[in-house]
Amino acid sequence: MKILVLPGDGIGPEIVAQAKKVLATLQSDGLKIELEEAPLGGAGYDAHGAPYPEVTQKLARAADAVLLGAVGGPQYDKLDRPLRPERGLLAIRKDLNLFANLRPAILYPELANASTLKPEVVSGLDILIVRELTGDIYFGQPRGVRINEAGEREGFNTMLYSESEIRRIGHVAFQAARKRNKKLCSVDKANVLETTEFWKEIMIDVARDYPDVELSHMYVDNAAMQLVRNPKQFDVMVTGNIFGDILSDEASMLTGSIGMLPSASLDANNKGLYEPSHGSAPDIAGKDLANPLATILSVAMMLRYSFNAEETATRVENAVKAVLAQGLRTADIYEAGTEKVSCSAMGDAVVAAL
Ligand SMILES: NC(=O)c1ccc[n+]([C@@H]2O[C@H](COP(=O)([O-])OP(=O)(O)OC[C@H]3O[C@@H](n4cnc5c(N)ncnc54)[C@H](O)[C@@H]3O)[C@@H](O)[C@H]2O)c1
Ligand SMILES: CC(C)[C@H](C(=O)O)[C@@H](O)C(=O)O
Ligand SMILES: [Mg+2]
Repeated sequence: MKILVLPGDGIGPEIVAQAKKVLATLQSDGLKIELEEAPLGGAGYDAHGAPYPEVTQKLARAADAVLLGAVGGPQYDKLDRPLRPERGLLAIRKDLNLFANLRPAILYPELANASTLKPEVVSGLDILIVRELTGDIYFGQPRGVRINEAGEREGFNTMLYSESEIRRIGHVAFQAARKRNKKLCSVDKANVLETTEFWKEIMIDVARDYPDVELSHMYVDNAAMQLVRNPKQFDVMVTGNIFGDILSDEASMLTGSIGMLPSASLDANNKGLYEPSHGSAPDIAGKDLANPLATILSVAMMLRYSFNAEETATRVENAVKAVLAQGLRTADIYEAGTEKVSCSAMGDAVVAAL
């Protein structure tokens, strides 16, 4: 199995280095993998003048799975839009047709006090956000800044979903719900936006193939509120690209830190890109402070979805649980009575627990 590693920018190389230690351990235990590395995002721009350089494209298309750190940073914010790191991330998602983004928000019992919610509201939390990743206002045309009829400048984007795009993410979500607790909540803004009213109509139609799954609908503003009021009412949530981006960051805080939230972005054949849900955290980059667990848990998702190696995936997840049980915490999840460790020490501890 060929894995393409894209460290990216900011804390990306630091957290990916810990995930690579985990992969090296699994490799020495017999997992057949080959690693290659390439630049994406700001690193792509610095090395080749493009956020998704051709050399990265070639390797990404040939790989069985991709592991990404994060992209972006303030030094790139003044570049023309097409050259910015975030465009590299959107480009690789689109290029590899990674339309299904799975973001599980799980509260490990040891982190009950790190959550922003009261322990009794979040204990046992295990929800899965299924975010559509290659459509919506992120990709809809037209977009840009123009002069309107009144001679004033205006910015505009287009929220767009085709029926087939909604259907295929609907099937992914229903199938995930079927494997879990058979409850799916589709999040929309059908009271205002035609695109999402259409989304709701198609979800209801897809539901006819899954009579065993209970489908509910919620407006996104209410869903944002319900996630912090009573998150355990949800099991699987399915939503579009922009709402899923926002709701998954919100859900991450229920688990203690965005540094705990992994993700898998899959195509129709489970080829995937695996990355933590967070960004390049420029405020802590280069200081060995970042939490590498979301990235390591993304490796577990890679083993599960792209390599069909369920046992090895569970082994990695158990190693993460073990270091938490030992009381080791990076700064973002630290609390009195636990031991504060660096990013690299956390990686070493996971390897030791493996
Ligand atoms: N998938 C990605 O590559 C991705 C995702 C989100 C944002 N970004 C980019 O990252 C840059 C910074 O964005 P932002 O500040 O809005 O979001 P961010 O997720 O990078 O950081 C938000 C906050 O969370 C903290 N944080 C994030 N990851 C952490 C970790 N692993 N351990 C400890 N703390 C962590 C940061 O220190 C910061 O305080 C921007 O350029 C943005 O476009 C990239
Ligand atoms: C960096 C950005 C393009 C990206 C997104 O909006 O999808 C990020 O926020 C994420 O959640 O992966
Ligand atoms: Mg995001």
